[in-house]
Amino acid sequence: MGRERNLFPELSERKGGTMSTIAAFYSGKSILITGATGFMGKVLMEKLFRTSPDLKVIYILMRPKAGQTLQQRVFQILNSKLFEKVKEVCPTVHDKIRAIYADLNQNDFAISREDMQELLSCTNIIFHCAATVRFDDPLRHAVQLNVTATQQLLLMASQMPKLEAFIHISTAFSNCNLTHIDEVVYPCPVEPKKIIDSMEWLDDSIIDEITPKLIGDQPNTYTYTKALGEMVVQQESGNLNIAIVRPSIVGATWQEPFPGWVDNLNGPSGLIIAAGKGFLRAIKATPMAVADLIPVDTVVNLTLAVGWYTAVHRPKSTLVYHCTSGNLNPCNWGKMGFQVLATFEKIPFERAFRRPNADFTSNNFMNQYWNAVSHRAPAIIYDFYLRLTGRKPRMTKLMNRLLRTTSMLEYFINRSWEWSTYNTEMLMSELSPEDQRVFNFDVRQLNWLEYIENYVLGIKKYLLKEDMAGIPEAKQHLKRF
Ligand SMILES: CCCCCCCCCCCCCCCCCCCCCCCCCC(=O)SCCNC(=O)CCNC(=O)[C@H](O)C(C)(C)COP(=O)(O)OP(=O)(O)OC[C@H]1O[C@@H](n2cnc3c(N)ncnc32)[C@H](O)[C@@H]1OP(=O)(O)O
Ligand SMILES: NC(=O)C1=CN([C@@H]2O[C@H](COP(=O)(O)OP(=O)(O)OC[C@H]3O[C@@H](n4cnc5c(N)ncnc54)[C@H](OP(=O)(O)O)[C@@H]3O)[C@@H](O)[C@H]2O)C=CC1
Repeated sequence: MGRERNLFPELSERKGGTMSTIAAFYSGKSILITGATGFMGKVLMEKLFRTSPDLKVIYILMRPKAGQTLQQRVFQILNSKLFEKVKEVCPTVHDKIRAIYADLNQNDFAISREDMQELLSCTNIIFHCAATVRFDDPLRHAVQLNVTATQQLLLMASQMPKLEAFIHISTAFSNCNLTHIDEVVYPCPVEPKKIIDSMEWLDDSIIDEITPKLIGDQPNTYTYTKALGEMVVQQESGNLNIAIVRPSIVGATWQEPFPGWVDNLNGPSGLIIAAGKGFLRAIKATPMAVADLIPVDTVVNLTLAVGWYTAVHRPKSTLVYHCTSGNLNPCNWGKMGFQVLATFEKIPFERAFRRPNADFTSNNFMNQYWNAVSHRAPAIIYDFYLRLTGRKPRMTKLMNRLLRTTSMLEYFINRSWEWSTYNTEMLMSELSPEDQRVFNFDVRQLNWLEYIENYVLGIKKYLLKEDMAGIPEAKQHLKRF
């Protein structure tokens, strides 16, 4: 512990002699994170280590993946650019991560007896981030991860004598069938317990058949099961100190540890790539609808503040916190699309298929027209050219997949929602000025134009791994179209 140094005092603990109360709170704590290998989980771990380098341990429940062992996965995360600052601030970071084998799809998460014993006796705080975020997951799988696993984790939590807070990450869209959403858990028509039970004995074909009826006016199995997950949290909270954080569409980092970091294609990131590479040139979107994007570091700052507040102030009921941008600093899809295109002019992606363009239409007929003219026809022509030159055609297949993806996201880019943020604003007012700075989640300070530019740049650097030195050539390439 003695080796930890604070090389970034401006970012973490001290300024003008005042300590960050939140950073101090996590010192010496044993923290359990699910979903630590995911987009949000990594940023959460990074911030915890950077601001509270003398925390005791972070237990991460994880599974081997893509031929990598747990240790290899942890090694890869810690050696990524995201963790560069952490390794300076907390040189013992490797020793402070305890990767625990766990598969949240299994009974008792398949955790070994010894590991379970340690988790039960030592854990102080739980951040439950793991979920399936796919919109098209079969109901059985989505229920298993987003509902049953949450229930099992709560059961584990109830056996932890040292537990101070359980923070459940949900989504602002768990009630997207409503237009005005308050910071409360809304009841679902069918009890989560009944759904969990029925998944045990119904076979897959029947589940597929009844899925549309069960999800009702929810757009997909993801939002439906996240709503069920919240209900489970509320019903099974017992004597636990629980809070629910509901972020909207989580995007690249705004400021910390550096702007523009992103590592998956979810939300707008995949579409920005498709547009920048010239594949996606039109989309069914309502330009005036609010684009409720929220940077991942803002979500993490709020989550850590909620962890502290829940443990220290012990609110009597389960509080829900909306982590959204629309009511405090709105930006619409039209402005966002325009800024994304403006950034492509300055920082184009390499080897684009066509020149980036963006036709937003909320009209079904126009959308079909643009899909035929801007997407399917060029793909067919290109595949014809590939065939003529003795190569394997691939563009039509790629375009079909892309159009399937856009059709799944359409629901979210053609409507606006209003989320109340009383609890989030209350929490902000409870923070000391130092905490408001170190754990900033005041989205009013966000400059959208700057954020979107950094987002596009981040996609180019961290997702596409393109070199900035290639920009002149990429510009030349676009001029040819
Ligand atoms: C005027 C018009 C101009 C137009 C031009 C515009 C220009 C200007 C630019 C525009 C900027 C502004 C507009 C942006 C709008 C953003 C809307 C965001 C709404 C999000 C709302 C979120 C609300 C809820 C938030 C939450 O609470 S939760 C988090 C959100 N959850 C998700 O976002 C999961 C979604 N995804 C899936 O549900 C699955 O991905 C699935 C899609 C089923 C495919 O499924 P499948 O076909 O099976 O395939 P995959 O294996 O998944 O992928 C297969 C292949 O497609 C790739 N690919 C995966 N994804 C995406 C993706 N997105 N976009 C693109 N590609 C993707 C993957 O890399 C793989 O490529 P490959 O490896 O083959 O090369
Ligand atoms: N991204 C977004 O736009 C939004 C996300 N959210 C919520 O935030 C949370 C985090 O999302 P995000 O980080 O984006 O999601 P990711 O898909 O990036 O991460 C999901 C995490 O869950 C883990 N996980 C999935 N299945 C299992 C399993 N069977 N056993 C163990 N671990 C598993 C994954 O592990 P592995 O690496 O092994 O796959 C990964 O660490 C989720 O609860 C999501 O609902 C809410 C609003 C918006």
